Amino acid sequence: MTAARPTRSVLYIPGSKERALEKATGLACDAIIFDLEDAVAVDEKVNARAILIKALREADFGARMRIVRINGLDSDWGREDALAMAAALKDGVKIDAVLIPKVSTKSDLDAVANLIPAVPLWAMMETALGMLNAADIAAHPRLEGMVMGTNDLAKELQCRFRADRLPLQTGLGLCLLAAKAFGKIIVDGVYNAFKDDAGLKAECDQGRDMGFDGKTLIHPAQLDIANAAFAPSEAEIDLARRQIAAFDAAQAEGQGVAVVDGKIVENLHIVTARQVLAKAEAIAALAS
Ligand SMILES: CC(C)(COP(=O)(O)OP(=O)(O)OC[C@H]1O[C@@H](n2cnc3c(N)ncnc32)[C@H](O)[C@@H]1OP(=O)(O)O)[C@@H](O)C(=O)NCCC(=O)NCCSC(=O)C[C@H](O)C(=O)O
Ligand SMILES: [Mg+2]
Repeated sequence: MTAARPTRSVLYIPGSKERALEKATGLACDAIIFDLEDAVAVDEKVNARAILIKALREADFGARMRIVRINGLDSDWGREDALAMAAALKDGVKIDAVLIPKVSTKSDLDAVANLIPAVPLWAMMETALGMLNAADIAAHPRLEGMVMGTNDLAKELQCRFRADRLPLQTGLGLCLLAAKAFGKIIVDGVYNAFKDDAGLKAECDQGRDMGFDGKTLIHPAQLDIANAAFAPSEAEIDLARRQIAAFDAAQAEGQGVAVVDGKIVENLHIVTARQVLAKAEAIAALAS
């Protein structure tokens, strides 16, 4: 639980889809990735950039984090996307982060950082080289968050899609370790079968169990499942409160260890318990 700001549900919206952009102002997502990359057809690329900047300038996206995914600088549109975001920011348009696709080395971040001053950068982690360089990427001073790109990663690995995501576990684990080591946000990849609620729930639960801060999503129907999976449950909140109370009582009696539900509670568990409560409070604040 790295993030003070909840990132349970991170919804991709194609920058070219005006209806979806409009709809997003009322959706229960913690963050939006406004996409100029793979969700936008080649013929729509330039148009999408203009539609998106207009929406970011005019629409009220509330507390939702606004993340813009630009095209790669090695494409025909990436440099113009980056310069357009820099100009929009200078003009007062609110953008919380710029997401760079297919980050393989820290120099991929430097190149965008040089074009767009003073906005946090996020990295799509979706190449084999990116997995191997995850620690270097996570350590970049402008980097705030990582997003797993499990479709591109699977394509590059030539692996099969499996419900347990076994072929992807090495990459997921390397990126998680890197993000946690450097205190960065990390959100899991998308679940493509957007009408399969049970499959999505299982994948969200796996991601939450592993330590991801949230999941990227492609359809509004996926929001509730991700929001529930990445929020502390009532049982977790109750346990955290009881652990803190029991530990405080133990300390008052000069003890360093308490026992709750037959399990020891030490100061390190109290750190986790406080994080659980802080996250629950941050989620409650979003809802109010
Ligand atoms: C998958 C979709 C193409 C389905 O679209 P559609 O057929 O329009 O769905 P619905 O008719 O069920 O839509 C119902 C209403 O919801 C709105 N809608 C749909 N999707 C979104 C969305 N993402 N955000 C906001 N609103 C959305 C529709 O406009 C309908 O509204 P209404 O008119 O009021 O009824 C579509 O969902 C879609 O395009 N999804 C996003 C796809 C995308 O962004 N892909 C790129 C990201 S995935 C990726 O690249 C990950 C990574 O890089 C990797 O490598 O893994
Ligand atoms: Mg991708």
